[in-house]
Amino acid sequence: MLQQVNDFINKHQLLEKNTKIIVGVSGGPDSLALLHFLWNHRTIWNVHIIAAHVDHMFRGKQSEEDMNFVKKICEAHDIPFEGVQIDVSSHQNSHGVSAQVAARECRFTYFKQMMEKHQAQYIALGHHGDDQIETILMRLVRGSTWEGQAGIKAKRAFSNGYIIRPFLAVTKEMIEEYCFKNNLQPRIDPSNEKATYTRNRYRHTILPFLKEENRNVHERFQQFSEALLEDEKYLQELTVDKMNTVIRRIGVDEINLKISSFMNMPNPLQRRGIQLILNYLYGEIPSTLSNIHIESLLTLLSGNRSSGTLHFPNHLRVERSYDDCLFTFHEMKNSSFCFTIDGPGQSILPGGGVIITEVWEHYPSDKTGNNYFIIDPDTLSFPLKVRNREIGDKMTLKGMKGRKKVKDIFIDRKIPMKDRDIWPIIENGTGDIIWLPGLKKSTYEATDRSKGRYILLQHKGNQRLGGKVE
Ligand SMILES: Nc1ncnc2c1ncn2[C@@H]1O[C@H](COP(=O)(O)OP(=O)(O)OP(=O)(O)O)[C@@H](O)[C@H]1O
Repeated sequence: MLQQVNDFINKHQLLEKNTKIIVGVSGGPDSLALLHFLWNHRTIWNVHIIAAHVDHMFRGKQSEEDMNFVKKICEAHDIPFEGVQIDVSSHQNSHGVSAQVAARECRFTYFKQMMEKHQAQYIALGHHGDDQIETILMRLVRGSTWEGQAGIKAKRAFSNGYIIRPFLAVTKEMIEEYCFKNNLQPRIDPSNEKATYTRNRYRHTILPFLKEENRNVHERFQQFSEALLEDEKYLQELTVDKMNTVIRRIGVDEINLKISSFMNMPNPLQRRGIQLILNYLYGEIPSTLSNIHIESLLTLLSGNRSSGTLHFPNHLRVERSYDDCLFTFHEMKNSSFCFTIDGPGQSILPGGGVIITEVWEHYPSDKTGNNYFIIDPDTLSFPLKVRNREIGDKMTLKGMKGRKKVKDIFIDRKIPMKDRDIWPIIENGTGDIIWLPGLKKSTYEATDRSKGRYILLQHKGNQRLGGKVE
């Protein structure tokens, strides 16, 4: 294993001599082995190693013990240690993301802080070849960008340096053997054992099959990933050249696109071109940006309508006017909005969320919670109005007597001011508020479950697919 990792580090120029590396150590086998490996090579490469651990506070005492475990190992070997406890659950609640995404976001913020604090060039993570296989397969199945389908990158820019993953060259089995040989006794995260997460389903069903076909299948996937990234890099270069002829940058937060010239570009470059604009404007693409946004944008650009506006996450607006398409973060003079839902389909919301409208032939009994609203078409019909708040808005809440002020609901749920102005409010034809997506339902939701037809509204706000992301 040592040879494979060394070769991989050299081939990808993962490390430079005389640098500092923060190692993300969870206390599990992969990162503990990585810490051990890098620590033992520190004099050869002349690098400084600092171990960093994040206690996500998911498992109370147990996760605190993980932190103490890593700390003790570091103390025993004189390895500089940094640790932090972060209340990930409250980050999850305030950002409306899955627990895993919240944990990752908190972890990466901390890694960034540590890199800045120590002026480190690298953060090393313990992802390995099996993680790579799972990631690529999951992204193929779920759908992802071309670059996303290349899986986990061995080296990518991050903060003031790079994220590096030297263990992509080896398998989990090799790491376990390494731990055993070096008498490392990692802590095992019980959630890794549950086959409930998508990744674990791949791990337990598909991986054994692939490994039986080819025990070095991880090398094939790694090669595939590298080839794809190489092709992608070339296509990206072509895209940049072409895009420079069809866009005009107006400051750092606005870009204008000449639609007819853009539509003359080959399809593979068009998609990448859109991605390029979004990367440029966002810096980091928000997790709430989905394929639906990209598809809607392509429809706006290729359609016959000479004007139209789309609202993307984090207040990015896309406005078509004849042959020009403006991407801008500048505030609209009047930030109010109002549009209708006339039937099944998807409506993009200001702020980047989506309302999906579907017709069901039976009562969708598993669609519970405030992100769903079920309509009995006999009592409530299209069009529905989607608008932002107005002074004095009130609604009759499901299961409660009297009417409640929308303003008080926002306050109770600690919705930030900036979000209140763009929070969607769904109204029926007679001007009653029927639903505050993600927050509250009114008494207008269908109660009779015996009908043969229902309309289901689904709100996808700041949500994102779960599963391990690197
Ligand atoms: N709580 C944490 N603190 C510091 N680094 C972490 C933490 N969790 C994960 N990492 C880093 O991210 C890598 C990937 O995380 P993930 O949870 O996917 O790991 P894993 O496959 O369970 O690995 P490990 O065996 O190291 O726990 C880890 O190998 C480690 O380098």
